[in-house]
Amino acid sequence: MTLLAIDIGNTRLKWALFEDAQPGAALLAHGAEFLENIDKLADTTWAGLPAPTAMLGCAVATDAIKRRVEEQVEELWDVPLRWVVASAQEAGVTNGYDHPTRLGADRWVAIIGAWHRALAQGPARPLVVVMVGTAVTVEAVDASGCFLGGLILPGHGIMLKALESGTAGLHVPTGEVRLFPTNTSDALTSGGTYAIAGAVERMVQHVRQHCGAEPLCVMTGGAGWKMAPHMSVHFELVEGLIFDGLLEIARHRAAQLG
Ligand SMILES: Nc1ncnc2c1ncn2[C@@H]1O[C@H](COP(=O)(O)OP(=O)(O)O)[C@@H](O)[C@H]1O
Ligand SMILES: CC(C)(COP(=O)(O)O)[C@@H](O)C(=O)NCCC(=O)O
Ligand SMILES: [K+]
Repeated sequence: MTLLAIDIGNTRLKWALFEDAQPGAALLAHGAEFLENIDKLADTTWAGLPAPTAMLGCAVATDAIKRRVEEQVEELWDVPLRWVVASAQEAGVTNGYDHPTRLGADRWVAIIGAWHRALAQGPARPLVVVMVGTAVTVEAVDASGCFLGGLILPGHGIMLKALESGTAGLHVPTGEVRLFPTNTSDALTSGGTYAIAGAVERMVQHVRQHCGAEPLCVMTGGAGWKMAPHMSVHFELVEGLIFDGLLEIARHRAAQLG
């Protein structure tokens, strides 16, 4: 059985077709589209795919965007597209959010993916899960698989836009990340990058103190590669963490059904 996994963020839709609905399944095809281009999927990239057996997604964009994706898949295949919503507990992870269902589905899925990735490496340990997309999220998970809470901060693009719109003198091209920036472009680019790196460093500190153990830090998201050279903590960069999480959820749900 094949699984089409879909991740709709605030900037891009990412999708991946797997040979099986199991972690570690072979990747048959994958792609990413900016949200303004998603209406073409049924006529272009997706038109060439074999009909998937199942579809599982997570979405944090507007309901209108979600609906447009549903229309695309309905046009091509007679298979229900199920959306993951954060819950109190799933696939071995418990959700410490005040209102568990209000946690972004992408954050929940990434946490589940990271938790199982860590378990596959050895004994359970605390985690810090970093997602660098439109926004940046930095999640804390303890060694029992309980999501303790997380930070949300603006991503690179939103930070720059906010500074541009709130000031008179910050309309400049993108710069380089520098330890001691000596022009406006570099100052802005470095400020954003170190704001994110600093937030991760603090969360690692919080988790280390709270859990009394060194957390594994896992980073993902479209702009993860931009952050990688500038991090102050040790981390693993995992491109498909959301897809890993969706595969874990698919496996656990299938097991529950018996
Ligand atoms: N080739 C690329 N295409 C799209 N976004 C990219 C690319 N390289 C880096 N980015 C950055 O990644 C961010 C989008 O990441 P993504 O994980 O798709 O976000 P989201 O899940 O919020 O839609 C953009 O804000 C941009 O800063
Ligand atoms: C924090 C987010 C905006 C991140 O979105 P992204 O950068 O992945 O597009 C998204 O997970 C979201 O809308 N969350 C709901 C609020 C919450 O998690 O508390
Ligand atoms: K995302």
